[in-house]
Amino acid sequence: MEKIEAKRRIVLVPVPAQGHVTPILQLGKALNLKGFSITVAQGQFNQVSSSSQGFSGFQFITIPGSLPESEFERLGPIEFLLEFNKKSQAGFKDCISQLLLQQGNDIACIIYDEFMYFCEAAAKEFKLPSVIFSTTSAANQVSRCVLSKLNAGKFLIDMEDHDVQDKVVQNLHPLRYKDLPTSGMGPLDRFFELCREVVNKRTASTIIINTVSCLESSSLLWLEQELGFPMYHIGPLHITASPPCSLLEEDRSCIEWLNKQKPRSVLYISMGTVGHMETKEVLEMAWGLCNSNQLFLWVIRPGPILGFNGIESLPEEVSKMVSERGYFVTRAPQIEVLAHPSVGGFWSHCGWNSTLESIVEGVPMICRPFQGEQKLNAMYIESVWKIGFQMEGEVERGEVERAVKRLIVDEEGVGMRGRASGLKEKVKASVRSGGSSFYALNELVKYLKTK
Ligand SMILES: O=c1ccn([C@@H]2O[C@H](COP(=O)(O)OP(=O)(O)O[C@H]3O[C@H](CO)[C@@H](O)[C@H](O)[C@H]3O)[C@@H](O)[C@H]2O)c(=O)[nH]1
Repeated sequence: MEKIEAKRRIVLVPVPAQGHVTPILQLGKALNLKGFSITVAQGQFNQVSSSSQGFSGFQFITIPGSLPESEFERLGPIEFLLEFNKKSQAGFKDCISQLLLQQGNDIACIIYDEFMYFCEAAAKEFKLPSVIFSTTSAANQVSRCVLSKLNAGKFLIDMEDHDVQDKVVQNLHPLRYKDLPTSGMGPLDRFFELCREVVNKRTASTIIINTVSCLESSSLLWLEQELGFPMYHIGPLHITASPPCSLLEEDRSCIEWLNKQKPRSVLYISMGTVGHMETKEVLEMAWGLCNSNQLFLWVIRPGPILGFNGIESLPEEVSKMVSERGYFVTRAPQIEVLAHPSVGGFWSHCGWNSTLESIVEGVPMICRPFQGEQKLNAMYIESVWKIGFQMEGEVERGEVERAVKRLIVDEEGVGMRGRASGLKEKVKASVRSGGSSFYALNELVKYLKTK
């Protein structure tokens, strides 16, 4: 462990959602291993506590006045985030003022998730350095910069023209207008407003991003030119520092099931932690999977968000048929599953964490994005890295059967797996001594020590 004279404290502020909490805590762990003390200021739900394995030395505090989970369900993600920022500002200032008293003013920096921009008011008031942390790809940052300059009404009209949809955004090859992550985000004017808030860096001095330069060098270059300062691309954080921080209990029985299967014979299916699927789609998937005759491990989260109440609500004939070839869990230890030799492919919604986790294990993908930047990630998987393909349109059993065979059985899948293995080696090299992410993390530590 690298020593610094006094353990200076870093305050981390995550978005209260698994896909955001996981990487910011991994960042916390990486900085803790470099000698910093960590305080995590959280909203009222999806909280991690110091009793969680791997975080015993961390301090966890709750931001008073932030919105409860029921408001997420009521408002939807965009309005929730806009409102969360308004409601949390005063409570966060109180937290920081108390921390400064407790810590004898020894706070090196506030590092906040890019969506938690309310933190800037406290940083400014108490003259503390602040740094933004991005849990998504550099290509998504680029897209947001583009969207923040557009007018929502005009964009909608322009996008009715197919030529505009297919047009490459100026100087931003391969990004086309239709790749800009706008789908499933609710009314566009409100989403564009959120983009403008997120793109506005206020007094933050730099950005840390959970990506790797070998995956997205041109987007990173473009961003650094646009922002006028270098960024710290230190990903994938789950290999740099990977404490378990699942907000839900994982079902490890699936590993025993995987142990009994042949190498690369199983398709792992998981739609992340916020995806939305209708019962009809789940049924078509189930039929298609059975007809493909391939094995699968399927994460099905029960609950109203899915609009589907778990495997018990499948008709008996279907559930009997799928249980012969498949294994179901409500939560898998995903990183371990992807690393398992029996796993031959990943059917994913293409959240950025899942995308990185799959690349690191060299697992090719069937992409079924739901919303926002997942579509952009899927475009990179299919067209830039060529390690998977998208399943577009309605989910239909014939299409599902073809897609599964294409990935697990056909020569085309073998090619994708080969390219995924190549990418895996490059990405893993980036976090080893001499690699780009290894270097960036050390530079970040040096930078934070000067604060
Ligand atoms: O059974 C499961 C299911 C998920 N996970 C983990 O949960 C995380 C899921 O993250 P991600 O793949 O990014 O999906 P979301 O939770 O949907 O992520 C949200 O946050 C991401 C990062 O900002 C965005 O890229 C997504 O679009 C957004 O939906 C990953 O680390 C998975 O390993 C498990 O461990 N077990």
